[in-house]
Amino acid sequence: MSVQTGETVLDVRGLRLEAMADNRVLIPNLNLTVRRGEILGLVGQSGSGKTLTCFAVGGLTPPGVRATAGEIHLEGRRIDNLAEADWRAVRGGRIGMVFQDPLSSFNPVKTIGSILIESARRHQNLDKKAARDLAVRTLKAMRLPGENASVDAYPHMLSGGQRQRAMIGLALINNPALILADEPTTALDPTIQLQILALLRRQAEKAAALMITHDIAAAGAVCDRIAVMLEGEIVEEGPVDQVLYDPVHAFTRDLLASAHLGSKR
Ligand SMILES: Nc1ncnc2c1ncn2[C@@H]1O[C@H](COP(=O)(O)OP(=O)(O)OP(=O)(O)O)[C@@H](O)[C@H]1O
Repeated sequence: MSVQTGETVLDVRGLRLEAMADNRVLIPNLNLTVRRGEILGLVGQSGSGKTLTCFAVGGLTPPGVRATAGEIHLEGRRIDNLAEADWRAVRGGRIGMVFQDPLSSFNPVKTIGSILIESARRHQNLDKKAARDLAVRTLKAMRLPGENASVDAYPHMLSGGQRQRAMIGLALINNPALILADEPTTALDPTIQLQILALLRRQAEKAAALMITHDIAAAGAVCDRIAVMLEGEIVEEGPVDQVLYDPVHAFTRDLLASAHLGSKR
């Protein structure tokens, strides 16, 4: 199904997640939408449920956690009840994922290019040559160095920022409808963080993005809307300016104060 500009790409309705061991409710009732061209920042303290939300959307709910209510729709199609085989077509295809630590996410014995090529071949049914050309073009767009944009480099040969750009390339190579980014800049130094956020911002014009961060300042720099999570619930949500400069929830004000971004009022 083709997506028009501004169309809802991700729609999470009434998602409830529980710990299986003790039936503890981790996420009671989560509702969120992300439209094409939009980045929604999910912010909150450690343990507030950001990563669980992101993993559930990506079909990677961890062992020991189960969804007991709700639905997740991607491009108008229900995805939370897909079989694992169908998930493999969605993940890496319609959903691209960027994690915090690209060194542990990339297989160290494979070149960056071979990882991208494998993904492009699987999801787009390309032959080797076409997939390699696409990998080089994608890595070039991510500004990876060298004539072939580091396609033959191993992960350890790149800097942290370059590896993260390569991972964004991997997330994007199949033109996903949705980018899930979980703390994509936390492991990087501040100047590199801005480059990576700018890159994500550019790419999000073609897709919708959900960016998880504990850093409300980073969310303010790159997102269109911010949702603030506290103990598994979204306690405040709105356009960036409203959340940063006119927050209604005391917890949001605390987050802003600890990031030295006190509201204007
Ligand atoms: N596999 C699991 N089994 C049981 N409980 C879990 C599991 N994974 C996470 N939890 C619990 O779910 C809650 C939310 O965790 P989550 O990792 O989503 O938080 P977070 O906001 O992403 O934090 P961080 O910023 O530290 O990653 C926590 O109370 C955590 O202990």
